Amino acid sequence: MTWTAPVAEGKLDAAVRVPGSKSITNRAYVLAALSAGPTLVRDPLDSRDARLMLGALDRLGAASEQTADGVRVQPLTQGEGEVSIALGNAGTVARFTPALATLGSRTVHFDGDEAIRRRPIGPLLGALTALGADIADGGRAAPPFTVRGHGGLAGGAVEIDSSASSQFLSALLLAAPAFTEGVTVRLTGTPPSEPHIAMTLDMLRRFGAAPERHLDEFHVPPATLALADYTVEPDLSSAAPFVVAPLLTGGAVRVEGWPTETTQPGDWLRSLVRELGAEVRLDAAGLTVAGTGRLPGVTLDLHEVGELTPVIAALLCFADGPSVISGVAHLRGHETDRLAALATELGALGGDVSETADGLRIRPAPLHGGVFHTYDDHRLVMAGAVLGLRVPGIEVENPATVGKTFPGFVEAWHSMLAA
Ligand SMILES: O=C(O)C1=C[C@@H](OP(=O)(O)O)[C@@H](O)[C@H](O)C1
Ligand SMILES: C=C(OP(=O)(O)O)C(=O)O
Repeated sequence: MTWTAPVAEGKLDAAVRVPGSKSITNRAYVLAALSAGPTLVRDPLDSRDARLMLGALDRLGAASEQTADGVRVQPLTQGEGEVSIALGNAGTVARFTPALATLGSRTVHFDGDEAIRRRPIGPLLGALTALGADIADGGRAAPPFTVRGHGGLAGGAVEIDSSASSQFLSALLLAAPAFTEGVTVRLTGTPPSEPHIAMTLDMLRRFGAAPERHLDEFHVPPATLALADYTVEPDLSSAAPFVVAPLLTGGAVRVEGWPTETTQPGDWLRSLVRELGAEVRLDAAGLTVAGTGRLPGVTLDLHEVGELTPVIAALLCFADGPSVISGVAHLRGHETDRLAALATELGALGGDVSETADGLRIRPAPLHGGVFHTYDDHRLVMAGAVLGLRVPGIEVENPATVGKTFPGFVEAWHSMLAA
């Protein structure tokens, strides 16, 4: 099944809403399950990754129910016997839930899509093992693996190389308050996605933990977590294609509910589009971006905001000068090898895009229609939509895979163009 990405017939003038943040929703669910009492998570994302997280927590004894206002999550239980957790291709589920399995008394098998079996997890399993976890196949570089819970974990001091994914570090920090001695983590490599680490620390504090950071060392003392009510922000990374759209079409798009303060990496889009010549206004109505339809080439280090790369790479195919994206070697271990996928797919449509050791080089070249393969990667669907604004006949393969984080994306995209 393919979707013909619609061409913009004129300047845009639209207001859009995007669903809740995947990263915040899945952290809120984890912290809720670690809390002493139930937590109501308001405005959560409802998508494949969020459902996989609720499914995983359910296997670990943390029941949840949909209410009129959101999702209420109960605390984890000890349990016993064997359970299996389905990871799909969700990095947050694969990295955040193994530490939770050490707290109960179940044997927990973890496995998921073919793609997650290629995504790195070795340093995290190694660190958990060093902290006392019993992990069969603990030396494995990727799922599947099995955690045997023995009713809790001592915790303590550990080193980790989190350069392949910031989620390894976030996983240790999120579970740390539940370990008898808490955790002291020292980093031996520089993690990407620094805003996601700040998000982890911020949300731990909101749930009552007291994490501390000194450069590359983190300390989280044991704590009893509790938060009755938590409201999730809109997903600013899912907003990316809408934010950049007016730069290609002219006119303006407003993303409603854009937070004035946030740890989300997508907030950086405000300074990016301003640098690219757009007018940007953030007020109570949301974030409004007005573009001219013209775009300069640019040199960008996306190490801190790697998940925005597919949409930004699609955008820069229309720049009137060359662009370089660097700092994102770790994208080879994302949903797919995103650097290879982007170079191949943009190239197949006429783009002049080549891979570098840690990013992409993009030179101006006229694009033409054709099939845009998406490799089961939600953000490639979003990238294909951006290309379609200017290029007739972009056939986006398997658009439903966008449901990993944004099930209503195609409808929202058509509404933006119809407004
Ligand atoms: O902690 C999180 O919620 C995330 C961290 C980042 O992972 P990496 O550091 O592996 O890129 C990001 O790309 C991913 O989409 C979500
Ligand atoms: C890298 C991503 O997802 P995950 O949470 O599966 O790591 C992403 O959403 O771009």
